Amino acid sequence: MTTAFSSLPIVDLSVLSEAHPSSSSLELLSQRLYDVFATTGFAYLVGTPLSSTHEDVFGLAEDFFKLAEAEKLRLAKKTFVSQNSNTYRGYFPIQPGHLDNLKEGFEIGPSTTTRDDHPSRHKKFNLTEANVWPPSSSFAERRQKLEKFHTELQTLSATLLSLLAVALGKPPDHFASYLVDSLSTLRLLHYPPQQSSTGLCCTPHTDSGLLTLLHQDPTGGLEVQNADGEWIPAPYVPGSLVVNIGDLMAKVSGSRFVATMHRVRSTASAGGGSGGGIGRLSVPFFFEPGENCVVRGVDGGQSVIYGEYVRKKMGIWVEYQDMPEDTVSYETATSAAIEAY
Ligand SMILES: O=C(O)CCC(=O)C(=O)O
Ligand SMILES: [Fe+2]
Repeated sequence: MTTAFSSLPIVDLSVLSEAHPSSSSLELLSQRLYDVFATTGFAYLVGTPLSSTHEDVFGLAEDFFKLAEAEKLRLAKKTFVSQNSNTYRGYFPIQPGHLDNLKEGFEIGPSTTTRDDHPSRHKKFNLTEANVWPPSSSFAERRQKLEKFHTELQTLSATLLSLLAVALGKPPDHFASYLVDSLSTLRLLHYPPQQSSTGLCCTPHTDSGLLTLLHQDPTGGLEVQNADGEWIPAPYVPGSLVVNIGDLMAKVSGSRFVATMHRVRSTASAGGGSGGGIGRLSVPFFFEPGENCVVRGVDGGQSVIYGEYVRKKMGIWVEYQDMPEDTVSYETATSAAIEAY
């Protein structure tokens, strides 16, 4: 259960940039992460060991969303453009019927785990398919930067996972198998400005994977729900990332960690962001195991194969619904958020 928090805690990761962090400082960090994930399930991370700045990240996102609609649609998932062959990676357009979920996005997986021989390629959604990109002449350098960014976020997530293993009383490499052919997704998101500032542009949901690392621009709008049902604003804190627990990690932790409900409120002018009036930009990184990974709780019990788990979840993700009247949310619909596996 989450607590009645009124703001998100801040966790300083600077120790991770030290050449030889002491074991006591790592233990302290591990304990701190345990405490925040067992209470708010959400925190700001500062002092993160990443080489890309927020300006770099949002510059890349803005460059992508400023492409012509036709160019973006060439990268759209098959759900939206039936002649395209990409099913899992690529672009999803704004779905006009989803009035509280007005966003477009572009998703990339790791550049290294594409497996042409993988059985997944015969399924409706090929989880290990290659990324798709705008033509190389216009985007080659940006592609390289985004791939590097994905790799850095994956490394940071793996470090956090080993700290969480220790926090949960396990050896640091307890979750090593989760890193094999990991399917983690880097998503660029754009919420265009709306007429009214009262609505939502991302409906309440919990994330479904292990951990989410979110870069948000200064536009604002992210809100996190506490135990009293209140929506607590989580505005941009300069230099920070937001981290939160996903459903899968909550289960792996034997419900010691909480996957907290969150949403994004529309901002009327949305002029304060990095996009120069184009609305809110955010860049979540969803840390996920590999398709064949056997995911089991730290207390034992029933296990699940990640590929099966995620395919089941995809059935209710709004980004995979081409029916405008469908009102389920991104990641996990509110009512189905705590579905058992
Ligand atoms: O845009 C944001 O800040 C949040 C996005 C989000 O929660 C998600 O994509 O799961
Ligand atoms: Fe989310």
